[in-house]
This record gives sequence, structure tokens and C-alpha cells, in this order.
Amino acid sequence: MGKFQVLDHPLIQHKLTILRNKKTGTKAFREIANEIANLMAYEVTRDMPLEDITIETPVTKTTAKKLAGKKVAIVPILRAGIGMVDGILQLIPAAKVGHIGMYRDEETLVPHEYFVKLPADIDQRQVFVVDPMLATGGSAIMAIDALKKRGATNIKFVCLVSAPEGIKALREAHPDIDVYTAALDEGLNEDGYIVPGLGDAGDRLFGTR
Ligand SMILES: O=P(O)(O)OC[C@H]1O[C@H](OP(=O)(O)OP(=O)(O)O)[C@H](O)[C@@H]1O
Ligand SMILES: O=c1cc[nH]c(=O)[nH]1
Ligand SMILES: [Mg+2]
Repeated sequence: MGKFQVLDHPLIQHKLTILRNKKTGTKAFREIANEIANLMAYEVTRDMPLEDITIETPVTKTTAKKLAGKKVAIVPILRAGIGMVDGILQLIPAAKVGHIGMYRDEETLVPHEYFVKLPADIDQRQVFVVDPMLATGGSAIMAIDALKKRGATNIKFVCLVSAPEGIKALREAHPDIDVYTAALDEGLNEDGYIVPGLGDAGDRLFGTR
């Protein structure tokens, strides 16, 4: 079974409160979503492999650690996932970025895939799937299905706010992947929104409502 971790560092909790506040406008929402993603990236990359290299400091020759060059792909679920990409790229600037387009039918809550464009060697990369919201889990499950169908084997899912229903569904559908969230909320309302949540992440990021 993959890991499940709530990354509730005080800085993350503080910034998430700003995102949740309905008075926070588009500019601040965008900046802070990326700041939280940046802080989460620090933790979700904790098990990246290292190797020894020999270097010379100004004082002596020594053995030191270097990232083992494992290739990374960041895969946002469109649209809202885009709001986390830059924050992660700040820490892993050489990562490739794939995109999976997914929208949730507002009546049925069933996700629909409309776009998939991934790095050609996705099967050899450590993949971080990012989406601010995990509600019913349908979108994340379908995005990970799409990745596995194309050969990805090493996948972690990273979100800002999740509902228990979505966590359960995702872990049942894909027990092999690690799941990281900044907050585990109470549940879903009758419209499928996370409670207390932060509203529609895509609309708040892009100012479309
Ligand atoms: O867990 P689920 O029940 O599937 O819901 C979560 C999905 O809903 C939102 O996307 P949305 O469909 O609103 O698309 P958008 O990002 O284009 O706004 C969100 O960004 C997730 O992708
Ligand atoms: O609360 C929710 C649920 C799904 N998608 C969102 O953007 N917000
Ligand atoms: Mg949306």
C-alpha cells in the first residue's frame, strides 16, 4: 500500500487558510497556491535517490551526495492543477511537464478526459500528478488510469484539499501510489464540493466566475 500523508506544516496551514477565505482574490490565490505546492514539493521529494560523487572543497577532497538523476515529470490535471506547477518547478527546475485535461460534469460529477500530452519517456519518470482538489476522487483516478495505460509506474498524487470520500476511492482504485494532501476536510456537500474546502479551485485561480 502506498503512503498517505497530510502535510500540515504550520506554514502550509497558514497559507491554506488564506486560500480558503472567499475574500482572497485571483492574484493572491494564484501566488499562494504555488507557494503551498512549493512547500509540499520539499516533502514529496523526500525519498528521491542520492548517489555519492567525489568533489574538492577549498579545503580537501571529499565524497558528497548528489541527486541520482532520476527523471521527474509533473503532471497537472487541467485546469486547476496548473496552479501548482510553477511552485514545484522552482525546486525541480529540470522536470518535464505533462498535461491531462479533465472536467467534472457538474450534474453527475463524472469526470471526462479531453486532453493527454505526456513526455515520451513517461514510463521511466517519477511522476507527480497535481490537482488542488480531490473531491469524489473520480478525476484523479481517471488521470492515473491514463498515466498507467501509457506505461507510468512510479506515480505520486499531490493535492491541497481532499475529502475522505476521495481519499478512500483513490486508494482503493490505485493502492500502489503515494498520496499527499495539505488538508483532509470534513466531506462533500450535495453539489460535490469539498466542505469547508475553498470553492472551485479552477475558477478562483483563473478568475472565471
Ligand atoms: O475528485 P473529483 O470529484 O473528480 O473533483 C475534483 C476535480 O474537480 C476540479 O476540476 P474541474 O472539473 O472543476 O475542472 P477545472 O479544473 O477545469 O475547473 C478539480 O480541479 C479536480 O480536478
Ligand atoms: O470543492 C471542490 C470540488 C471539486 N472541485 C473544486 O474545484 N472544488
Ligand atoms: Mg473547476
